[in-house]
Amino acid sequence: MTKIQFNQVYHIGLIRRFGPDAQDVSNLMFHSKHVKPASIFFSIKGENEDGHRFIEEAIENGAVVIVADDESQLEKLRHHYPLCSLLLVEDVRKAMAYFSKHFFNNADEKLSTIGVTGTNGKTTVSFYVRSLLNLLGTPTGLIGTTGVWTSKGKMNYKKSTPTTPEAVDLHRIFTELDKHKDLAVSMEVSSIALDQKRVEGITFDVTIHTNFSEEHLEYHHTMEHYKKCKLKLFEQAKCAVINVDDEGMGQDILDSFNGPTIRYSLLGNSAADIIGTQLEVRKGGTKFNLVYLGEVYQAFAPVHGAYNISNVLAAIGANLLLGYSISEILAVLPELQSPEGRFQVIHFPNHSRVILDYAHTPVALSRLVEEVKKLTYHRLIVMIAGVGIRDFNKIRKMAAIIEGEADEIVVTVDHPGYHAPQTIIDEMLAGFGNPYAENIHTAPNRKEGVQKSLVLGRSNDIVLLTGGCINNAQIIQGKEIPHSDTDIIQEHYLQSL
Ligand SMILES: CC(=O)N[C@H]1[C@@H](OP(=O)(O)OP(=O)(O)OC[C@H]2O[C@@H](n3ccc(=O)[nH]c3=O)[C@H](O)[C@@H]2O)O[C@H](CO)[C@@H](O)[C@@H]1O[C@H](C)C(=O)N[C@@H](C)C(=O)N[C@H](CCC(=O)O)C(=O)O
Ligand SMILES: Nc1ncnc2c1ncn2[C@@H]1O[C@H](COP(=O)(O)OP(=O)(O)OP(=O)(O)O)[C@@H](O)[C@H]1O
Repeated sequence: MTKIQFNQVYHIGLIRRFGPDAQDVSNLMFHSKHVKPASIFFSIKGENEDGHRFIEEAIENGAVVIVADDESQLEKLRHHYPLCSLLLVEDVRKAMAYFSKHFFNNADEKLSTIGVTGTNGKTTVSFYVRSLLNLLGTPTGLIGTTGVWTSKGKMNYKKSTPTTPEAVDLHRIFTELDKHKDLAVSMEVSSIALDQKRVEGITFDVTIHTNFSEEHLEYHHTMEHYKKCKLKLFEQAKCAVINVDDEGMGQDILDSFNGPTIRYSLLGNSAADIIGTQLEVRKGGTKFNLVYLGEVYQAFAPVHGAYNISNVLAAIGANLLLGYSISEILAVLPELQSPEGRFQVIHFPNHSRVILDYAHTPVALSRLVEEVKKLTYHRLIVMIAGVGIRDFNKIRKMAAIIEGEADEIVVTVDHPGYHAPQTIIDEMLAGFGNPYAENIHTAPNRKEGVQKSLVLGRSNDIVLLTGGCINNAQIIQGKEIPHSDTDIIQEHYLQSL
């Protein structure tokens, strides 16, 4: 239990208070049904509900502090609940972020914080940063789409959102990392999290930009809003690592950011501080030359695909800004760890391979296929999945990108949400010039899509399975149904013996 004196919690935007000026608090909650005795309840106006409707339920469940932005609701409640502190604030989400920081004793400031944003590559870059820092002797955790990790391994933690958790969870995780004696955290910061002020109040030691292209229009509606949200990260950063090859957002950051920067490029951009050149595919990874401060260094990273070398440069940039030298970094680079499902290659005894890759935007799919085609194989089988819970706008584009690029194409569905799977498949088929081509197959769900793709594969073929799972599940009718591509692959392999 922590005594909270409200006038000592800064930046919460307090306009008016009814009831006691301090309370003993055990928990911070934003869902009325999860409220326990001595909680603070934040009443958020969401897309479907207004948290103010649940204030009484929260109080009945034990909330002693209500944080809200609707004065009339608090006026109605003040006489019924005189022992409860009712706080009227300018912005509930902002107040929630600052209350979380205060309640968890500014745990974010005990860690070096590295925030990664961009349309593609957040998971990969944040993993690379964590891996390099751990190899260099700074125990580092991670928060992102693949879960919460300490420097030692994955934590059993159910996050409140797919990628960047709500402020309450975020600061709780920082405390956990501090308890594990981690000294840094590498985290993905999504545009939605920035818009919803989940990271408000955190000053990132290093921020990293990967790239910017179309995504999340179901939420942002316009590209301008999407970009504006992403740019907010650089307003709360000490240093920035910027991809100067990215036409989407690179220049916007350069124009607005005043702190120290490291600029990286794969295209030999003369404005870059680190340049990757002469990439050569080698067994188990990529050899390349790294140009830094006019010197050329030979480098090897155990990753595939030019865009992953761009991601490696981003992670190197962050480690340089955190004080490591280029020679220290290049010495450990061959041991770099990659996240699962990002150009993850599984080899089979008949020399066929399955590649799992989370590509779920048109840009990611196009770059991925370009890189896979640099490998040696007999036939290429590609599975693409239309995502039901994101904007439909990109589904046809994914089909147009893959047409003519593979020997067999399997069209399936990821996370149908509340849509009928066939609607998503029809949407995808509409993106092909010839949807009736003999090499285009359909499967009503991801499980059958994976099975069909594997059956189509023969010796020396590559089966490329794109898209994938959030929290190891498929989201169907609002429920998370467990799903694992690797289990299906394992089963297929055992049956083929
Ligand atoms: C689309 C979106 O913005 N969703 C977020 C939003 O939910 P919502 O607007 O649907 O909430 P709502 O159902 O209208 O309810 C409003 C409020 O009433 C409360 N409530 C509701 C019912 C009740 O009985 N009692 C109660 O107190 C809810 O807890 C909520 O605080 O507000 C919630 C509370 O803050 C968030 O947890 C929720 O994130 C959900 C879990 C989510 O899936 N978000 C996704 C879109 C997301 O954030 N994704 C990004 C990017 C992922 C990527 O990398 O691509 C991420 O960072 O994860
Ligand atoms: N720098 C990059 N440029 C273009 N595509 C990339 C880049 N990095 C990764 N990708 C592609 O995007 C896919 C998703 O990568 P990753 O999971 O790292 O991105 P993300 O930004 O975390 O996405 P999400 O937040 O939706 O999980 C990869 O599997 C790969 O196909």
